[in-house]
Amino acid sequence: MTQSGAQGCTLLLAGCGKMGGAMLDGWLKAGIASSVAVVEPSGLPESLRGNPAVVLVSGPDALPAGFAPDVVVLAVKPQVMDTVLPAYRALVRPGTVFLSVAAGKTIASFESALGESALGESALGKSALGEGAAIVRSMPNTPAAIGRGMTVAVGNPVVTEAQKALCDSLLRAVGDVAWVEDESLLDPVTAVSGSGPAYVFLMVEAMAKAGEAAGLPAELAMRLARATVAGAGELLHQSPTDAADLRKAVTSPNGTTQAALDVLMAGDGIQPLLDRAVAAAARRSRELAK
Ligand SMILES: NC(=O)C1=CN([C@@H]2O[C@H](COP(=O)(O)OP(=O)(O)OC[C@H]3O[C@@H](n4cnc5c(N)ncnc54)[C@H](OP(=O)(O)O)[C@@H]3O)[C@@H](O)[C@H]2O)C=CC1
Ligand SMILES: O=C(O)[C@@H]1CCC=N1
Repeated sequence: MTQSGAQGCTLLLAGCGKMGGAMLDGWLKAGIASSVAVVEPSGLPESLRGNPAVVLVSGPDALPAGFAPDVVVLAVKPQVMDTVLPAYRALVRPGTVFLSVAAGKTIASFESALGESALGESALGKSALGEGAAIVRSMPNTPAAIGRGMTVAVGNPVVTEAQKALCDSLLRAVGDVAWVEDESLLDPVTAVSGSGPAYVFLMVEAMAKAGEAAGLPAELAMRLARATVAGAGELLHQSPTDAADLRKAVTSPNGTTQAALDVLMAGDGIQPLLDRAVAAAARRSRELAK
């Protein structure tokens, strides 16, 4: 690995499904990793076959000779993580950081499965002595596939500044990144940005159905709903104006938007529904820890 960020780093990806595959797509597009080994029972996705930077391996014990990953990305389902991890213990060494994207799985559970650190204080010292695994728990989202992800991350004390910078460069290559100190925030983070794209896609489905009910042909209704959410998202992305003001800019006094918002915002509006949805997702994230 070069000293500046992730350019040229070696990666081992465990689980190349929807999230692992999306991030790897993003990393390859960004040219961020020079060499990637993938453990994926279903094989490499079509898009990665024949890519000279990517090799499919049957497990962490079958890496190409001399392949020592800078980063092991753990992107299997939370439900199988505990059975998958023991095979990765052999990769715990000072030069390797484990980057989990799994919902709910706590740093403590990774420390326990990969080998707990004996010392409690100096992160740099522990890593240098090779005691304990360097672990970053993160929660990305699938827009990472197009470089527009949002990831929140937290590291354990074994993670060195260089490893944090490496993970930051990887995550930043596929979108925005926020680091937090308090790991418990990862549950509500998962509920807002990890799962959030699904809420927006549901909104598109519902808008399209409502358009159909109002008389539009199905194909046109979906095209309008999709383009509207994508365009509004891009406007949010590019404009410094906050969401409430962007909404007000669409809303002419006594116009059509006002008529619709009077329905959507009647009483407490959609807020209680979203409160309940986000709380349910955060609760599920905490359950997945067990
Ligand atoms: N999807 C999303 O939007 C997000 C997901 N995540 C997290 O990402 C992780 C993966 O989720 P997602 O991508 O949706 O799920 P997927 O099922 O799409 O991906 C998981 C992949 O892991 C594979 N797998 C199973 N066992 C192993 C193993 N022993 N070694 C290596 N790979 C294995 C699965 O293969 P097979 O199907 O053959 O079993 C599957 O392809 C989860 O922990 C989830 O919480 C985080 C943020 C967002
Ligand atoms: O639904 C899930 O559990 C995963 C985590 C966040 C998004 N997808």
